[in-house]
Amino acid sequence: MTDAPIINRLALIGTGLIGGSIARAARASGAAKTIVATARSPETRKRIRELGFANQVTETNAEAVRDADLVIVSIPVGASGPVAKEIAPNLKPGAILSDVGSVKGSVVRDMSPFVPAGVHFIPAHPVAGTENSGPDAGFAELFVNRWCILTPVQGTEEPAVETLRAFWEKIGANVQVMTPEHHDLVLAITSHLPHLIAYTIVGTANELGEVTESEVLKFSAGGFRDFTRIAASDPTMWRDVFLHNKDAVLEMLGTFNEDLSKLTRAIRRGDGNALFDHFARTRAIRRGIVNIGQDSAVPDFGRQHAPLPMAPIARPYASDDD
Ligand SMILES: NC(=O)C1=CN([C@@H]2O[C@H](COP(=O)(O)OP(=O)(O)OC[C@H]3O[C@@H](n4cnc5c(N)ncnc54)[C@H](O)[C@@H]3O)[C@@H](O)[C@H]2O)C=CC1
Ligand SMILES: O=C(O)C(=O)Cc1ccc(O)cc1
Repeated sequence: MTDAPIINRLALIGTGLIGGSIARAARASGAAKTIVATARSPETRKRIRELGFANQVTETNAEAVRDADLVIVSIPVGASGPVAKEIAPNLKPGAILSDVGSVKGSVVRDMSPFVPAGVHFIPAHPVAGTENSGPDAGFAELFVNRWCILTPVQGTEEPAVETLRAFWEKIGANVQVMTPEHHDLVLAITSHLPHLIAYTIVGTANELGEVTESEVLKFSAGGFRDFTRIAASDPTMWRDVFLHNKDAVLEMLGTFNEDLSKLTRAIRRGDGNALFDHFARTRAIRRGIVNIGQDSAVPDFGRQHAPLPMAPIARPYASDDD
């Protein structure tokens, strides 16, 4: 393997948790020779300069992408279309335009119309993150041994896909290619629904009069603590995820509600066998005993690609039972 940078000039639009982590990782690994970051507020630009992970910090998105070989848009998915429109005139022919959004169908729909001919548009999603936001939250190791899913649009030139793959691999990720539709179904159950459940349960606990704040904290060493971490995730980002992956999330939510009803009925009827069987099966899934790809509990979605390993939602911190 050569140590030459994969990318000569990397432009990062949005330098929060993910953009800031890409910058740090690209710098630490030598994946990019020059890193240009953009931030709208003077405070954030100042902070990025202090953190020192970019060679250049620009005020506008359009300015940042000039001459860039790879542009990675790392902003809430709802802002993808307007940002694509803003940067399109300055994109260099032959450049790769990518993103990191947690939803892919809407990003393809919203950005594609603005992508100039000669620019390779390859949406991506690193399945790695935390509940924290902003440039201070990023770290270089975030993507190590995590999946990065690429969802190239039809007709994308293979060498461009391979360059983007090489970039993500250089910063530690494992890369898999799939369609945007398949991505959105898989992530609806593995990431979006778990976040929705966390947001719900923490809100419900808080609303219960008897559960004071101190008791929530005091007794949160159990599963609840993991929920509170996830429920602390960025509201703007997650609002956009649910608005933009509406169909897949609603489909998964329908199945989830049916399964929850079955467990509710088992509790009401005192059906210990049903509860035990269910819990035994989920424990086996966790321990990797069940071949998840053939387990009917895990939707297959008429898979066109190799399955993603069904890791629990990416967690950078070990939980109590790990
Ligand atoms: N947080 C996570 O764990 C993960 C997030 N993602 C995706 O990554 C993207 C970014 O998320 P984070 O880095 O966590 O968010 P963040 O909130 O840490 O950073 C987002 C940055 O984008 C900037 N921004 C917003 N609109 C902009 C615009 N129009 N032009 C320029 N900058 C703009 C914000 O000022 C902020 O600095 C989202 O699409 C999210 O779905 C993907 C994987 C994991
Ligand atoms: O913090 C966690 O547990 C996460 O699940 C992070 C995360 C959030 C959004 C993604 O699209 C991918 C990973």
